Amino acid sequence: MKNILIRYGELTLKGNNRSHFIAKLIQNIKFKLKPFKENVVYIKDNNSLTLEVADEYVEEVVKELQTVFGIYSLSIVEKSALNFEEITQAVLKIARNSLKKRFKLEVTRKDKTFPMSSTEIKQKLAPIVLRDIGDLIVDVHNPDLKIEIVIKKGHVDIFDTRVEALKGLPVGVSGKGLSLLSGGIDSPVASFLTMKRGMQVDFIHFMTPPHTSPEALEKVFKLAEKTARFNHQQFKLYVCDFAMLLQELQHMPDESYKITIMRRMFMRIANQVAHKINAKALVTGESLGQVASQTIDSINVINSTSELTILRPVLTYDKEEIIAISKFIDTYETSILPFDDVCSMFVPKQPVTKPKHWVAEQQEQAIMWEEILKYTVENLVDIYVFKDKKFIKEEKDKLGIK
Ligand SMILES: Nc1ncnc2c1ncn2[C@@H]1O[C@H](COP(=O)(O)OP(=O)(O)OP(=O)(O)O)[C@@H](O)[C@H]1O
Repeated sequence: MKNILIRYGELTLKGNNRSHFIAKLIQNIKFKLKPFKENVVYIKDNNSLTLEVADEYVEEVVKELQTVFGIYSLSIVEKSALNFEEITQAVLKIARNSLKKRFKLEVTRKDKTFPMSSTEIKQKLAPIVLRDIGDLIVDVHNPDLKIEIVIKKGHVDIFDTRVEALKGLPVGVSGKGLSLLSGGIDSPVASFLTMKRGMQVDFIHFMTPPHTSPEALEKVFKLAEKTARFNHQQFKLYVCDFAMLLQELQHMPDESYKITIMRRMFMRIANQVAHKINAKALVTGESLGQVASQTIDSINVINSTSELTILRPVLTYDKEEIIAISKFIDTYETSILPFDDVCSMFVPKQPVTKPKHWVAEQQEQAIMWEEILKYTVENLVDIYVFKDKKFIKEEKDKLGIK
């Protein structure tokens, strides 16, 4: 058995919400570690959580924990009772197992009733370690082996590494959002960043068969699955057949408004779905100025169709920054697969970069969108729930739309 110490980080600052946040985090960790259920024991402490894990699963468990928001850092720790002899044995065990040579001891006394001061512990312990392991030297300025001793109420934690984790807040503490997931690079990253602040995310995708291929849809399923590794519990993907509406958009007098109006329709549909599933915000991967349809004027004209707040977490990011995150969350290679999305296929030759509200409304008045949108929401949204590592299609009336 090994002990994995989980530090909560930012959670410790959250006053009254603290216990709720910690309970959510532990629930999310338990969900994530379900496959290891028989081999993990949970031990709660004031500011941290320790998992007792069977040796052979430690590596996999650490990897899983690194996908859970709300965890600040992790350490594999030796636990000792509150006495110098046991602390010494634990320190020696770590030092003997290490190949590193320049060492330093660091002592934190969270329990001030421990009879020795930090300096006393270090002064007494260092010579014992040096005597035991011949080629070790003390290097307090540039150590490659830093052994930390944290004296807590009831026990002592001893460890030599802190593994960085995702930080952020436990998914679920900020409610639920509905993320507009295209097949591109940006929207999975936007979904990930939304989850980082504790918002659970469901996804909606707009397809236009036969113009978009089954492979393009397959890609969206893959992206939802990969992004949702950071989500909590089950999530759903709503797939909306936008083809009828798209056909109607072809009748708009001003072609340059096509993308703007398409986005306005996306928002109207997403708002209705969000309302049914109790999502409190929409999420998009729009980035300011990245393409013609993502100017501030365009964003304003799109916003006015949405009752819900539209979160745009990558709005201020450069493309390189977005790509770096998409590589980190392992969606990049899927996003760049060459299957076209509805937007990229129907981009007008000269999309308007400074659309006006009144023109957008005039364009919409020239077509019969309201009835078609109602029909689309009621009949053309398929619901997929991700359960036991696969997508299962749900009955439509579960959404309560019909
Ligand atoms: N077919 C679609 N289904 C769902 N959402 C979409 C679709 N197309 C676009 N969106 C949403 O609108 C945002 C902007 O789309 P656009 O095609 O302009 O952007 P992008 O910068 O290439 O983003 P992405 O890389 O996410 O496709 C997307 O990030 C996504 O949130």
